[in-house]
Order: sequence, then structure tokens, then C-alpha cells
Amino acid sequence: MGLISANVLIGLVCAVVVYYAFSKRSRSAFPLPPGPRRLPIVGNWQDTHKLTEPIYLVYTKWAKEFGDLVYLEMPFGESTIVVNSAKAVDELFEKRSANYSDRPKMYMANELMKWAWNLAHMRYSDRWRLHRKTFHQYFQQRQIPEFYPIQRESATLFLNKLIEDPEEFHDHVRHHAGYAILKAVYGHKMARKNDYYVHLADLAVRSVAEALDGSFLVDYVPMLAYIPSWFPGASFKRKAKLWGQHSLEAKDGPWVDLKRNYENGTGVPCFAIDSLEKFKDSKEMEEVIKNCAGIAFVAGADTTVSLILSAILALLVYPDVQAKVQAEIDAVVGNSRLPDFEDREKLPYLEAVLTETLRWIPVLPLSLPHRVVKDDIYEGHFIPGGSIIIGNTWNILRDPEMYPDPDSFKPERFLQQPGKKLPLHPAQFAFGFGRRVCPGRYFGLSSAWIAIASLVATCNINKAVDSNGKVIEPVVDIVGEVVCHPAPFKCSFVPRSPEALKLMKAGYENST
Ligand code: HEM
Repeated sequence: MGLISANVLIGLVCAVVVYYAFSKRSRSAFPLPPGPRRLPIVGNWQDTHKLTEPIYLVYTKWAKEFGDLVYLEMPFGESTIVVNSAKAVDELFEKRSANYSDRPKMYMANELMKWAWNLAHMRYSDRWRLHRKTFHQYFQQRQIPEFYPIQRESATLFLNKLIEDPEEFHDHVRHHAGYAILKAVYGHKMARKNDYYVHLADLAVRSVAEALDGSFLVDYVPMLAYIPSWFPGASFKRKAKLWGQHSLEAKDGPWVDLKRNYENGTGVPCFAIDSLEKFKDSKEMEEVIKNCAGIAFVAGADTTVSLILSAILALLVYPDVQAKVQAEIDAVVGNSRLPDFEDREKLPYLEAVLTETLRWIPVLPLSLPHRVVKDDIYEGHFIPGGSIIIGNTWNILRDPEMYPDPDSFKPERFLQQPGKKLPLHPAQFAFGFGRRVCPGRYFGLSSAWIAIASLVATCNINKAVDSNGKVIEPVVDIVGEVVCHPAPFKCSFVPRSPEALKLMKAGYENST
């Protein structure tokens, strides 16, 4: 009997291997895209896990070797295709967006960690469309001026905090981005330190980033979800239980306060209150608004922090760039007031700095994974329906043909000049693709703009000096893989003049 079951088991495994090995190829006369050699059953698992360098750099090496599309297989035949060029991104994610806007199942994150409420993880469906529309109506480009007062307020706090405690600038940037989004979404005034909502979102961001790194086998073999938590090797279930609480708390915690304020009539105008008013008495819409509010903070704060910190690092490492931005601001705005949103169009060099920052350290170097709905052919290669498809933002924004000397920070590449053809704008890639493009990008960009503009107008960003008086040379190092940040660095902020210090203290208090 034992022998028979062993034979049955071996037979089943062989059948599965043969099925996965041949099913995709036999569906099409076209070959799959090229890629590194795959092993039976595990595919390219060993090439993509426990790496000594970030996965986006590994994908980028393969892009050089295999070209625009790289084909990988995860355990049990789950196909992944990495898209490495602007041309292929445009053709697939943009022109064929109806077929390329789904999300993978993300079993660990969505089922086990209860992140299915999150619009960024939803399948391409009516439910996603309803959430996306609700979100978009409030955060679309023409709505952004409505948020300027909030963003000025958070920039004022940022400048004040910099005067008080310049060494803690990482925290002040975090406060600026968090303050703006929390006030816009919940009308919540973030505490100066140890804010409860921020604590919830931090836990949530960290745990979802871990879950999304693709290292959980349950994402490829969902049956593993039925293993009891005490079973050897089931540590993922214990992690999922703990991390799942973070997901629900990030959504439900702030909502309890919001609803109380709404019902008491003490809620201030914001996304959640305005939307509840608009869709009064709709239980379905209440759930949608709550979900959108929850994801706005989780998706919007840390990303904006990354962008601002990368810009500060660039201005530190490239003092000539810093001097040019300051000269431009001095000429256009003068020294008696802070640069404001109305000046933005008149400050093209500052704009180019922000644009180059999006390219230089892309916040999400691999965007978020999409899923192909049905079989497709691209340039003679078969793309199986159901594949995970990843836009390699890093590789595209480091393309030396489009951006010569790509590791260097050169805002000049984005300056208009007669007869000069500008390279593709990095925002086309840094905010993702097709119908899934980041719906909070205008909010994030204007939040980052006011922080950088007001900072560079008033302060010189200089190299820090250690306790022995030795200059600390800044190093450009990147940490994180799903969401990247510059590695923590030191610098000093010196007000450019007594007038500049006064402006930092007053902030935007008197502006409209
Ligand atoms: C500079 C800051 C930001 C960057 C670089 C950024 C980048 C991205 C990227 C790459 C995606 C994935 C797009 C794709 O799947 O193709 C995304 C999605 C998303 N972002 Fe942002 N983002 C930023 C700020 C924000 C802000 C401020 C908010 C909220 C106000 C926000 C809300 C979202 C949401 C809700 C999604 C999911 C969209 C969907 O799946 O349909 N983001 N973002």
C-alpha cells in the first residue's frame, strides 16, 4: 500500500512538472521571451531569492543580457515577465492597458494579511474602478490647489522644526509629508511627535513591504495557507497573523475617530468628511471611502518622504546645482518672501531638479506588479495570460541612450532649449503604468515641491562636520527594494541670511 502511494505521488509530481513545462509553450506557436535558465518545479526561485544585491539590479543585469522582455518562472510554473524598455512599457502597459492592468493575487498580502481592502492590491474589477474613481475625484490634478493651504501649513512646520533641531531633518521631512496627507484625508492634525496614526501607518508600510517582496512560497502554492500555524516551516502564518493586524488597524483606527467627529459635527473639511457628506446613507460608499482614506496615507506618506530626502541628498552632493536653484529663486521670488505655488511655472530649474530626482533615485524601482489578463504576443514573443508583469523603472530611468551618464544628477537634461529634444519625462515611469498609474502623484509632487522650494530658498545645505571637526563626505546609497530611500545621511542646514531665518520662522503664515 505504502509503495502504491509513493508511486502515485511520484506520478503526480511528474504530471505537474510535465504540465507546467509544456502548457505555456504549447498554447502558442511563438516562443516565450528569453531569460535565465529555469529548473524544474522551482523555476528561477533560486535566482531571485536570498540575493546579495537588490532585485531591481539583478533584473537590470538580465535586461542587458536578454533584452526588452525577460521571462522568469516561479515555483510551479507561475510566469513573471520583466519589461525593461520605455518602448515595451508604452506598447504593453499603455497602448494595451485593458490587458495589463490587473494585479496578481498576492495571496500572502491579500488573503493572509487582510490587505484585500487596499485599492493598490485590488484585481482589475468593478470594485477597483469604484475605489479608483472615488479616490481620483478628490486627488486629480485640478483639485490639487485645494490642498495648497494644508501643504503650506506643513511646510511652515517643517521650516520651524529645522531651526529647532536641524540634525533630526529626516523626522521633519516625515512629519511634513504625513501632516499634509493626514490633514487632507482625515482632517487630522498630526502631533509633533509620536503621532498614533503615523505609528499605525509605519507598521503597516513595513509589513506590507515584507509581504510584497515575493519570498513567500504561499504566493505560488496557495494550498500552503491551510497548513496549521504550529506546523514546522509555517512561520509565514504566524507572521501573517501579526502583520494582518497592522493592515486592519491602519484602516480602522483613524476611521473610528473620523466617524465620531463626523457624527458630532466636529469634523473638518477633508476627503473623508466631504465624501461621506456626498454619499450620505450609502453603506457601500462608506466602506469605499474608508478604504480609500486608509490607503492614501499608507501609499502617500513614505513615498513623498523618499522623494524629498533624495532631493536634499542631491543638493548636498551637487553644490553647483544647489547654487543654481538658489540663484533662480532669488531672481524670480526675491528674498523677502518664500517661493509659493504660483511661482512654480517660473522656476524651471527647480522643476528640473524635482524631475531629475524622480529619475535618479526612483521611489519604486520596480513599480508594483501588474498581471496580464489574456494571452498576448509582443515582437514575436508569447506573453501568457495570468503572468505577473513588472515594469523595470530602474532600468528605464538609467538608460544611457535616453539619459547620458545616468548615475550623475543633471537637472540640465530637462531644461528646454531651442532645437533640443527633451528626454522622456521620468514621471512617465516613476509613478507606474497604464490604468494603474499612481492617482496621488499630483498631491505627492506638490507636497515635495513646497518643501524643497522653501528649504533651498532659505538654507544652505552643507556637508556635516563630525565631533573632531572633520567633514563627513556624503555617500549616495539606497536602501529598501519595494520603496527605496537614500540611506540615512548627515548634513547641516545654515540659514542663508538673517532675513532667511525670519522667513523660516514665519513660514507661510501670512500667505493666502
Ligand atoms: C512622490 C510620491 C509617489 C510616488 C513616487 C508614487 C509611486 C507610485 C507607483 C509606482 C505606484 C504603482 C503604479 C502601478 O501599479 O503601475 C503607485 C500606486 C498608488 N499610489 Fe502612489 N506614489 C507617490 C505618492 C502617492 C500619494 C501622495 C498617494 C495618495 C495621496 C498615492 C496613492 C497611490 C495609490 C492609491 C496607488 C494604487 C493605484 C492603483 O492600484 O490603482 N501615491 N504610486
